[in-house]
This record gives sequence, structure tokens and C-alpha cells, in this order.
Amino acid sequence: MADWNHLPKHHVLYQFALQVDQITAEADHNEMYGIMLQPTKEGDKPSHTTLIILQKFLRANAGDLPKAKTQLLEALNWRKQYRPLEAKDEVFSKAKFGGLGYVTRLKGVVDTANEEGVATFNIYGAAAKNPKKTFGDVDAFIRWRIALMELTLSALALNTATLPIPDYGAGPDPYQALQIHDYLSVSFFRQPAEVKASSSRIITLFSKYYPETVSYKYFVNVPIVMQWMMGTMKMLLSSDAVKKMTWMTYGSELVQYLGQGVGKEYGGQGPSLSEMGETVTYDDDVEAKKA
Ligand code: HEM
Repeated sequence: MADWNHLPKHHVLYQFALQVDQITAEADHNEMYGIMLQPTKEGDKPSHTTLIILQKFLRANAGDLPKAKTQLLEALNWRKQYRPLEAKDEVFSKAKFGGLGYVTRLKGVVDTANEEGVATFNIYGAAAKNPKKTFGDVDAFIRWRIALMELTLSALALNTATLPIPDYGAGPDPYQALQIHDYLSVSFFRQPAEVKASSSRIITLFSKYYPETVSYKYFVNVPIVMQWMMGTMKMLLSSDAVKKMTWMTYGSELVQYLGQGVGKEYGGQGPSLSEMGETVTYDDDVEAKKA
């Protein structure tokens, strides 16, 4: 693995670091996931946390520097305008999104070498009874989902990361979260239009602006009659992303992947999500107060 304390000048990551100054000036923004990207001058040692971010953009583009630069610039432009870091501290409607998302820390996760894994749960099954309420206002859903993603990233603590991330193809990135979608009580055979609109928009946003932030994805409580949906979803996703997805019929199968720290509903011995998970702030009356 390349030694980040002595990166050779010709190394693609070092070349990327030399261009940070120009990219952040063009975007007029230098914050990514709460980290301020630092410029590097020829001959200087780049900042470790800046390299963490740059390496994610490089890996997402199979090590192609011009493509990684373009993606980083677009992500910075988007962050300047959307201000996702602020979303994390906003107050969300409990009626629409309460109980739908939790960020947890789990020990003994099988699919990661880390001592503790950050795992984000999306309990989308809970919205199945009235999908219009949660997904009908696409902009509001996106803001809430982005807030949960920023909370996930702060749990990854990239600002205190000490390990280097291997180059593309040279091993796993130790600074990625796990994602779980729980579809318990989903019973319809057709995907409602509002779910389709919200999910395809957030999938596009995540792949453009949050590259390499999530490693493995687990879809639990997927009824056999709904497993065809995996086929339609695969069309939206890269083959690398599909390779890291696992789906299962029962919640109790999840313990095999995430270890005993998960709650009883997932076959483990840990506390329930509402006890152990972090989430964004909710207010029953947020809509009423706005009016
Ligand atoms: C009530 C039914 C469902 C709802 C409300 C729903 C909702 C969503 C939403 C909002 C996303 C966007 C990504 C995110 O938030 O992380 C998503 C992604 C996805 N869903 Fe579903 N979904 C449903 C059913 C299913 C079923 C039955 C499957 C089949 C296993 C499925 C597979 C997927 C896949 C593969 C993705 C892409 C994940 C990613 O790349 O992050 N969904 N879903």
C-alpha cells in the first residue's frame, strides 16, 4: 500500500492533492462531509484527512484522475448550494419520518475488519401503509435522507481517521458505513409512483455526491413476492454496487452478517434500534409551526 507519509510525486493521489487548491477555488467551497479540504504545494506532505476524501473520489472512478476531479468539483458545487451539513441539525416531521432511520455502532460485524462498524438502518417498511406521507413530498424526503447520511458520516469520524485508504483495487476502504433497508410489512406488488420518484432521486444523489461512503448493503424482510424488485433496482446501480448487496426474506437472518449486537428482531441479543440508534431531531408540530 502506498505510504501516505511519503507519497511519490507521480502518484495519482499526490497529483490530485496538488489540484485541491484550484478545485476548491473554482467551487468557492472547500467543505466535504464536515472536513475542510486543505491545499498542498509541490513538495509538501498533504493533509491526511484531505487524502481520505480524495481517495474516495479516486476509487469511485477506478483511479481516473480527470473523472475524479470532475466528480469532486460537482460534489463541492452541490454542497455549497444544498448545505447538507446544516440538514443534520434541522428538525424533521415526526409524522413523515419518525422511526424510519437510525445510525448504530456494532461490534463483531462479519463483513468489515473494523472493530466497530457504523450501520445505518432505514425502516422503509414502516412507511408502507401510507407511502404518500413519507415519499409524497420528494424534496422533504431527500432533505431528511441526506440529514441521516450526514449523521452516518459524522459517526465514521473521518476527521480523526488515522489509517490510509488503499488505492483502487488494492483492498477495502476502512472508512465506510453499512446500510440496512428493512421492508417488514411491505406487501404491495407494485412500487408506488412516489416511492419510485423519491428512491431514484436519492440513489442518483448518493452515487454522485457521496462516493464510496457505504460498503455493504442488506435488504431484510423482503417478501419472496417482492424479490423481483431487486432486478429493477439493479438497472439503476453499478455492478460494483450490486456485488455488495445481500437480500433476505427474514429479519432474523441479519445476525449472520452484523453479529450479535443487533436487536432480537434481527436475530441478535442487542438493544432495539430506538434504544441504541442515533437519529435526527423530530418535532410533531414542525409543519404546524411553519404555518
Ligand atoms: C415499501 C417498499 C419500498 C420502499 C418504500 C423502498 C424505498 C427505498 C428508498 C427510499 C431507496 C433509496 C435509497 C436509500 O434511501 O438509501 C431504496 C433503494 C433501494 N431499494 Fe427499496 N424500497 C421498497 C422496496 C424494495 C424492495 C422490495 C426491494 C428488493 C429487495 C428494494 C431494493 C432496493 C435497492 C436495491 C435499493 C438501492 C439501494 C442503494 O443503492 O442504496 N426496495 N428503496
